[in-house]
This record gives sequence, C-alpha cells and structure tokens, in this order.
Amino acid sequence: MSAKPPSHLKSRRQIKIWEEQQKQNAAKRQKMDSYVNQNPFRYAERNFKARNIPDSIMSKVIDTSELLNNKESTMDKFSNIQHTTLTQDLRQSSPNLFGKADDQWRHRTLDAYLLSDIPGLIIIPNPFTPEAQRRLIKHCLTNYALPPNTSSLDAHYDRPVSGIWDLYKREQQGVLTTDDDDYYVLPRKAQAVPLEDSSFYGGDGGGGGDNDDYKKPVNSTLPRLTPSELLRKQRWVTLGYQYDWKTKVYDLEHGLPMPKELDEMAKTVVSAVEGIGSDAALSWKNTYPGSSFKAEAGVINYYQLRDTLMAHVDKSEVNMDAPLVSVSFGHASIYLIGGSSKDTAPTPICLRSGDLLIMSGSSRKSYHGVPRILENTLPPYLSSEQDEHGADWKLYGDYMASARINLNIRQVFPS
Ligand SMILES: O=C(O)CCC(=O)C(=O)O
Ligand SMILES: [Fe+2]
Repeated sequence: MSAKPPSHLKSRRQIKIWEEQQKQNAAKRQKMDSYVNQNPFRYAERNFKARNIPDSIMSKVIDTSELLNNKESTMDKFSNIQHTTLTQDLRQSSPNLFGKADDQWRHRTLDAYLLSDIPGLIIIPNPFTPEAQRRLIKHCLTNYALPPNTSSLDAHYDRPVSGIWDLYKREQQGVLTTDDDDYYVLPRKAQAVPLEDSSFYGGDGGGGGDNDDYKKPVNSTLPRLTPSELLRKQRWVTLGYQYDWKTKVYDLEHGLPMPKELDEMAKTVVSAVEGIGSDAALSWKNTYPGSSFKAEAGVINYYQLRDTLMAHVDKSEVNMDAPLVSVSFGHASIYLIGGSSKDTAPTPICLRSGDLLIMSGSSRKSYHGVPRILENTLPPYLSSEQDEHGADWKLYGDYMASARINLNIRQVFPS
C-alpha cells in the first residue's frame, strides 16, 4: 500500500475510503498470487469453476462438437490434435448399442482423435444415435443402479431393494404420497463421512461441500429425504467388482456380474481402437487386443449442474495396461487431463452427450477431473419437452434437465 493518500483527497472521509480500497486491492492481489502458486492442475480447475468462464479460457478448450461439425478448422486451431480412423465401424459391430444408422448419424462411427501431448488418450465424438443414448441413460438410472450394486447413498440412507428410480417414479405419478410409510427414505444412524468420500466429490449433490472446504468432515444428523431429493443426491453406483472408496481397493473376492452389453460395448470400442496410433506422428501405438478385454468393474457418476470431480488417477485396477472406456450423457462438461503429477498443466476437453473417451497407454495413469458441468447444454433429443421420445421418456428427461451421467468401464485383472 502506498503510504500517502493522493493530495486531491482532502476530507477524512475520502481518505478513509481510499485506505479501505487500498486494503481490498492488496487482499485481492494476494489471493491471485496464491492461485498462481498452486499446482497447474488446481489452477486450471479454479478457472473452470468461475461463474463466468472467460472467453480466453474457453477458447483453449477442445470441443468435441467442433470436431464433429468443423473438423478441418478445429484441427487447424489445435496443432496437437490428430485425426485417425477406427479399425471397425462401431455401429456395424454393435448396432443394438450404438443405434441403427440413419443418414444424419451415419458418418459418426469411424472418426477418432488423438492428442500428441497426451499419448494414449482417444476421443470418439458421439457415435451414438439419440435413441441409443436414451436407452443407455435409462439403464444407468434403473437396472444398473439396483442393489446389490453399491450406491453412494448406501453409506447414509437405507435404499429400498426395488431401487430409488422406482420410488421416484411412484412419487412423480402421485401413487406414493407423503402419507405412505415408504415415502421418506430414512437416513442410517448419523455417522461421520469419511474424508475421502467428502473430498472427492464436490458440489451440492455430493458427500459434502465444494472441494474448497473438503477438509471439514460432515457429521450432521442427516435429513429424511423425498425420493426425488434422494435421486438427485446419488453421486455414483459401482458395477462388477465393488470399489471401496475409503480404502481405495476393490473387493476382489466378491465380483458382481457386469451387465453383458457393457462388456460388449467396451470390447467393441477397445477392438475398434486396436492398432491405432501407428499412422499418426506419435511415439505411441495402441497394442491392447480388443478381444481380450473383459469389463470387470464400472462406475456410473451422476452429476448435478454444480457437482465436480476432483483431480485423481484411477490406479486401483491390478491390470493398468487395459484401457478404460468412458461414455458421457446429458449436459456437457469440462474434462481436464494432465500428466503423472498435478504439475503438468492439464488439457481441457468439452465432453458432450454420447462422447466416448478411451484412456490407454500412459494416459491411463494421468491425473484427470471434472471441474465444471456446463449449463444449457442438454441436447434437445434428451429433453422431456419433446413428445416424440415417448411418454415414458418424460421422467428421464426431467432428471436429465439438470444432470450429466458418466459411465466408465474397466478391466481389473490381467487377461
Ligand atoms: O465424469 C467423468 O467424465 C470422469 C469420471 C472419472 O474420472 C471416474 O469415474 O474415475
Ligand atoms: Fe477417473
């Protein structure tokens, strides 16, 4: 702070205001400095958490919709992107999963993109038809989410065996009312939320608070919740080998069966990317054989608009050579992927509904996270307003109006 107020300020009141302003500016500068001194990953996360993300930041985001619609100009803009062709047409290999080709969606099943600075990361912009997306979203919210698959809610609430969706549906149809015994889902006896649980997931729906205050364990008496409140609080469901978020290990003795079609989907995708990389100027070639890929575990992440997922590496699988296959639905998000430590500045990618991401090679062990879900990015074909999606889409569309779903599939053991 400069010691003397400018000479044109005469009254004591003016000088006091000036001093106050100086103090505030100094505090702002200090805050900015502390941001800059954080690791580059954290710095990037902060940028994308800002209410209004500056255009200068957004212009550095690789947007998969631009890859689909303006391939040439997007590749001109980002010199690190390389286009490649899948070795199998996803839709021809699995039409039941990716949807039947029609003219509008035909071209989308052979294009993939690689990033020269993140070897092993493969982006396949939305190869699904709208109908195929709606089908998988329904599965993620209904049968895939049923017990005995674990839900993030299980630590705190007694989830009915028929699942949350069934309860929610009955609530929305007016069949279940506040007078019914099973209307409110009661909390388990209040307990301390493990630190990991509350820190990993930020936002309103997660275990506790924004990442910024994650060190504070939540140990409040939990409220009883209505089915729709509970559904929006659900942050994840695990499939196959169940993952313990506290100890960060899989329970390898008790694997639940993976949905067969997810195994098929992952095998199809891993086969379609087998051998790619060699044609581009990369120091990496994907050699993992698709036919030997086994889907053994999965995570469904459910995000509400203000939820985030902090930087992490998925390293609990015994087999870290097998690729991880990830698909996103609903609202778009900013996905950050960096390197083996948080000191590498991450690359931001805007993942949109239907996008597939394959983490293979060294990118399989890279730090990544989701600092932002982008508002107003739900594709019209997922909206509940459009009648042609069928009456039974209405409830799903209502849920998706404030949500993003990510489903990722992993192999745990060596082939
Ligand atoms: O939501 C995403 O796109 C990423 C999810 C993720 O990284 C995970 O579940 O490990
Ligand atoms: Fe992850």
